Amino acid sequence: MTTTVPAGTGHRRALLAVDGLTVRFRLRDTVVHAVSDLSLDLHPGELLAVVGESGCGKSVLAHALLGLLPRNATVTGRARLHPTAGDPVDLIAVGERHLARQVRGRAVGLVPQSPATALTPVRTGRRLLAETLRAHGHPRRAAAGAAERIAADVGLHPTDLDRFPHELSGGMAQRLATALALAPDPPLLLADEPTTGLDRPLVDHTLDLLRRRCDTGAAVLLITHDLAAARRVADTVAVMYASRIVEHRPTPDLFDRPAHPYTAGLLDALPDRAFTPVPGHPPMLTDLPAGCAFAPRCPRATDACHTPPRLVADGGGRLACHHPLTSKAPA
Ligand SMILES: Nc1ncnc2c1ncn2[C@@H]1O[C@H](COP(=O)(O)OP(=O)(O)OP(=O)(O)O)[C@@H](O)[C@H]1O
Repeated sequence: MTTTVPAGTGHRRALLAVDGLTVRFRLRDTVVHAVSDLSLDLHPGELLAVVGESGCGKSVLAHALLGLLPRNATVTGRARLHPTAGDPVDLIAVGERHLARQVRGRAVGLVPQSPATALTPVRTGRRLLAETLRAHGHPRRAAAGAAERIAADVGLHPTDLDRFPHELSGGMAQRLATALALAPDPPLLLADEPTTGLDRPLVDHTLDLLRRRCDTGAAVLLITHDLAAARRVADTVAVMYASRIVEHRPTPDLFDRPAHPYTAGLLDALPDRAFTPVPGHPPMLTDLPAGCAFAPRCPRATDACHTPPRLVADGGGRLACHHPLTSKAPA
């Protein structure tokens, strides 16, 4: 199945085509439904923001694409990566050896959510960056200069590179992790909350850096809680709720005319809008309702919502809702 391409992203072949991705974690006496039947296409030059409340499955999505989930995870579905040269590869089926040699870092970069734990503790930032660059073909001499340039790009001072990860503040570690992911110049970057711990100017600086990657042909999947960040740089926004995408459309449409009541709720929570949180709490992913998972919190829910809504084409995007805000209020 090919997902609808939200208008504004062009109709070129997708760099990444995710189809029916499902992730379950087996625990001793229960199962966590972390990602459910998730489909999306990401095109060269596109910045897709994935937003949603904490625990809805955003990071698990990124980790599933890179084969980084623990052994209690079961992953099904497909995620085809179409490199510019060579045959497409299904990231879910391809196996650890290929992921380690050809994909992670090289074809798909990851800015991890917790850089402090992801950075090798016994090497300085300079050494980490130089090693990464050399592993991706930079000659030793050129690597030193390139490391300083990339560090400057993310807002690190050259002297910051001489520190070990434990000597860096959270924000500095975040920037170093971003620099390490950008260094091999991957055509696809998964950035999981890349602005955590940064002050506003550095947030904007990092977002603009990601945007520029897309403007030169890369694709970025930006995982963020920060809707203002998504609005600033994303071409399209996918809203996740309780393991599923519930709405996905071009950024201006999503912010100006949200169709899913949950999207509208997230927007109403913004300080420059109603500043009212979405009432209630998301369901446990171990105990999802049979129908629409948002129904218990939704002002428009009716009996129809006992049936799970399918994610279908809607305007220039995709929507999973029986009673969208763009239709008449249910009786
Ligand atoms: N190894 C694991 N075993 C069991 N459950 C897990 C595991 N890893 C993640 N989960 C669960 O999967 C769900 C999705 O987690 P995920 O980290 O993707 O959320 P998220 O949307 O990225 O949240 P946040 O924004 O807080 O990072 C959560 O309920 C989480 O507890």
